[in-house]
Amino acid sequence: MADPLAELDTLPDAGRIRSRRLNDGVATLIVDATGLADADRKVLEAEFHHAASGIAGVEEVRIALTASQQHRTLIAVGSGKGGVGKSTVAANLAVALAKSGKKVGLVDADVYGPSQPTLLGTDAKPTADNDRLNPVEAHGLKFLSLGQLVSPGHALAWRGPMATGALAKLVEADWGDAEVLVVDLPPGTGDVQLSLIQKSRPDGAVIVSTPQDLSLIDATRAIDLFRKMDVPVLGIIENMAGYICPHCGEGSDPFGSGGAEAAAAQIGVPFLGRLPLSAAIRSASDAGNPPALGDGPEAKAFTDLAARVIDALETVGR
Ligand SMILES: Nc1ncnc2c1ncn2[C@@H]1O[C@H](COP(=O)(O)OP(=O)(O)OP(=O)(O)O)[C@@H](O)[C@H]1O
Repeated sequence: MADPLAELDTLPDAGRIRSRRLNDGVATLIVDATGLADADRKVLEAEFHHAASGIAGVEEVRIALTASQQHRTLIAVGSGKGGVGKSTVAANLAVALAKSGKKVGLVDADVYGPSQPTLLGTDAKPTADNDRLNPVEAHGLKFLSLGQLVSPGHALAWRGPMATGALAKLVEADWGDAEVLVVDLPPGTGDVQLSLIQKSRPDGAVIVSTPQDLSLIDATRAIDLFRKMDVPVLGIIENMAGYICPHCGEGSDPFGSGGAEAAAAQIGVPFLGRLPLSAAIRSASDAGNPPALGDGPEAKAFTDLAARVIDALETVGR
């Protein structure tokens, strides 16, 4: 006898049916919802429910949605101290990874100064389903920031469990089909960083430093923290390395040069590259236009960094 549920094969999402059965008027469907965000899973379920209910002989519909576990690579971006350009690097690394074809999410976990809404130029607020946050979309990536959860300019004086709880909510949000999650950590090596690393187990860490000794000493502390927690350090990025005067074109090194590369060799971690101190990077970032989006030399610098980060992830086997 023909299977009455074969009618379902004409649905646009028929390829997701893993099994179907009709017994005593009860239609039971197993449907693969891999890669779908919560809202899309609901749409899929409703589509099958509606179609199956209309089939002669079906009195009740039971649908089980399954999803194969998707591995999401988590890259933590840290620094030993504030103001070295960690958030700028995290935002543009995420944009460059998205430009290279990856599906990317960005978590702004910087409790002390969540700046990603400014860097990405949007003050959109995330929605939530059953207390699970839905990331906001900007410049080809999804992102969530602690800055979206408090009113603008409100200093976050969160400490300990409160900060950790809020950060967990961001990491455990509905990231849908994102393959890579870039996490912009707070600067330093305190308890918030420690518990976030413990909870989210990054696949690798990128450390941002400026070239001068003081910044590098702090960067070394951040590297020690990741190593102690068994998180592979993918490498150091030297930011604000070298300045080309936009008027006369002469190069200078206000913070020194080559310090991070030498330190990386000494500590035994890869050197991922350097970004110049550039008025173009600062002004585009302040205006909410990530410089990695363009096609100038700044964008190229971020594209190269993203490629080296991917290579480093492969080297550490993640
Ligand atoms: N390569 C660069 N050239 C010019 N300006 C830069 C560069 N990198 C960052 N900046 C600027 O430096 C300032 C600090 O950058 P950013 O907020 O990314 O630092 P941070 O390390 O994340 O600081 P914190 O963790 O304290 O928030 C910003 O105004 C940013 O635009």
